[in-house]
Amino acid sequence: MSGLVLENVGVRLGRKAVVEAVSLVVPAGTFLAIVGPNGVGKTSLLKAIAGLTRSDGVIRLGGTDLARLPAEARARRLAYLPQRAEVAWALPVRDAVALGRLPHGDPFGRPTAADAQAVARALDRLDLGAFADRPVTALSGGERARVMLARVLATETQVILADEPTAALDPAQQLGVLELLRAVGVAGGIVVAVLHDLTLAARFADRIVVMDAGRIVADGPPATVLTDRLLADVFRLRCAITEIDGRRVPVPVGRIPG
Ligand SMILES: Nc1ncnc2c1ncn2[C@@H]1O[C@H](COP(=O)(O)OP(=O)(O)OP(=O)(O)O)[C@@H](O)[C@H]1O
Repeated sequence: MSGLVLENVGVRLGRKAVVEAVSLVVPAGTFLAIVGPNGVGKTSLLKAIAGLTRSDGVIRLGGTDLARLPAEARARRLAYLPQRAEVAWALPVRDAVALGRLPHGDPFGRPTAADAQAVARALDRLDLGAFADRPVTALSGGERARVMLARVLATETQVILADEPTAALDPAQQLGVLELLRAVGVAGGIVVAVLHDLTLAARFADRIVVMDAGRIVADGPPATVLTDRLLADVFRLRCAITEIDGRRVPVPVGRIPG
């Protein structure tokens, strides 16, 4: 199958099992949001899929066991956007985005026409054209976050793994980035994004996986997964339900002690 398949994936950090027995089938054309309280293993799971942390179990993409792929081949298939991604030196924005093309690199490091096109497309999709020649270090936190996402898009992988891609963004930019990630799914890609904003997750994702204590406790379309009961039990939240674009969307209104 052309999708992403996880079978019994587990991650141990030190002595602690932070991800346990996670199995998932994510077909091509899916925007999947992983949600859950702090510290339940969301980042660890994403890093396991990206091959950045040692894990048990099997992870396949398009039938290929990712553990058997060399790092560059894997990087051409999956792009990972870490939490608080940064470029620490004063690279111009265009060059920072072009770093996303490294996995496609010609051995002599010469950018190809395809590289230039991919970079231009990514700059355009994140509305960064006006910043292209500015050093990344001279941008605001939210602007830099968009550059990091543009770098991931420029790689043009089938899979995008994004850890809190909207955390640093103003509300309008958050909507822009989520529309973009949804578009990646609609175009046949796979997006797996860790999101803390349940309202946005319910509004944009095709499917929501809820994690608690290292395990998946719910998985399905947002309206079926984010029930009052689950929001109370897992998130200790009371939510109002509103409807946006025909979707049932929770809005947190209070904490449930305990
Ligand atoms: N290097 C480490 N060694 C041991 N335990 C760790 C290490 N890094 C993280 N942990 C623990 O692993 C668990 C899972 O962490 P992880 O970052 O995957 O959670 P998360 O769900 O992404 O959290 P958040 O929502 O706060 O980003 C947490 O309990 C954390 O304290």
